[in-house]
Amino acid sequence: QTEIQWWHALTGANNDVVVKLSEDFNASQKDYKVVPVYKGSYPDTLNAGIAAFRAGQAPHILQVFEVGTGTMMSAKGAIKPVHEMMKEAGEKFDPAAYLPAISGYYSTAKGEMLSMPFNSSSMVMWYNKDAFKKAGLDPEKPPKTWPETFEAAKKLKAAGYDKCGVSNAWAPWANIEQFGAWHNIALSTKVNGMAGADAVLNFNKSPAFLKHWTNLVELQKDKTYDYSGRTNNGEGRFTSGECPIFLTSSGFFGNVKANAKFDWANAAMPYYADVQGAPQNSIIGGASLWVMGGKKANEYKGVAKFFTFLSNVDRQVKLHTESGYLPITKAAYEKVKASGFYKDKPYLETPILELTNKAPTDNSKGLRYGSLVQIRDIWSEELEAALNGQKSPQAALDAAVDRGNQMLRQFERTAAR
Ligand SMILES: O=P(O)(O)OC[C@H](O)CO
Repeated sequence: QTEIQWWHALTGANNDVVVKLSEDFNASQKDYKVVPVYKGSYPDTLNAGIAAFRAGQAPHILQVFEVGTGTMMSAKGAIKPVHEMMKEAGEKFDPAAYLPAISGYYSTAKGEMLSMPFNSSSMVMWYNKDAFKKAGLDPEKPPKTWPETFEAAKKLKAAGYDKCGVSNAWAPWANIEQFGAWHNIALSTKVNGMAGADAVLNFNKSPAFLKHWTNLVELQKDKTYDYSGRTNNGEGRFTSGECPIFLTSSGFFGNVKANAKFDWANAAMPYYADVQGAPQNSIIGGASLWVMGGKKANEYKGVAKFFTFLSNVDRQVKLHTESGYLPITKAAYEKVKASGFYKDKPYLETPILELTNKAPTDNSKGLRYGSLVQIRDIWSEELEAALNGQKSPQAALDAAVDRGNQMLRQFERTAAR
């Protein structure tokens, strides 16, 4: 039996899904054994994978969050392109079967899929319906715009939610990346990096960004908005009941279902109605599966068989309906829709409706920046400096862009070598 190592970053209910999928695959045949190993947060898992590759000990499959896509795509020898592996292994593989918002993110300009979509998400606004009732808000009419959201947060605060009216996980994902796409504002030149590594960040010039960051800074002062950190570590503030409005991944669903002791729902991300074209469409988050280079042919055959197993329609339907991650194939989405499932559980369709709200523009197709993991830390640092009152919102935006551009140029120089 050939062992296939799968390093991943999922915890709680989503970890259970990973373990179950591996067990089911292992029980379905005798030649290969998939061994899932939890390696910490998304950034930790990516770093562990890169370090292991350098030491000649990479796993076969590495789950990498969407933020690491630019870095992985440039790591030529370190990866085995998925389209190539599937072909060599003789596995049927049709890139057109996947939702375009997802396959496009992980494909080259020629349409070759480099990694395997797995747990794709988008960002949604989760809200506590019981808290809404307590604050005299209509739980069936969640706020649509940012001004409405801040008004609701003020009422929630007055009703006793005084530590946090509204918050979000993944600070840069919420307040830069999704914010740009949802408002049809470019983060940089070169189609947000998808049309070239020489992209130059420029979102500090956007009045909408300045308005949003200024609002967050103002509202942080009395905790109408309260910052919850750079990753998803702060998500527990929603399930505990502390923050009644919380923007984070649709893949938070399993956790909410298991842990929230109140009535809840979600809605689309808020927007500023005076920004032309808003809301545009959201972009994907979550992660894909990268196959590492330098493995034996029979090991790749096992990985290819496992990927075929994962793409199965019913398995995709299950993954989607249990985790809140997207159904990655068109067939799986159609099947869930036709079953009437979303009538009872509209919150699972929210991220798909956001992604497909309008045809993507150059500002809302996705992002592809090298070193984006490090750039996200810079962006978070600058937002934190503004929220702490150390910098004005404009100075923080300027520094986020300048320091981000330095990282991009550095990445470009190393990638060219
Ligand atoms: O919580 P996830 O897995 O949907 O990931 C959210 C963000 O995309 C991470 O970059």
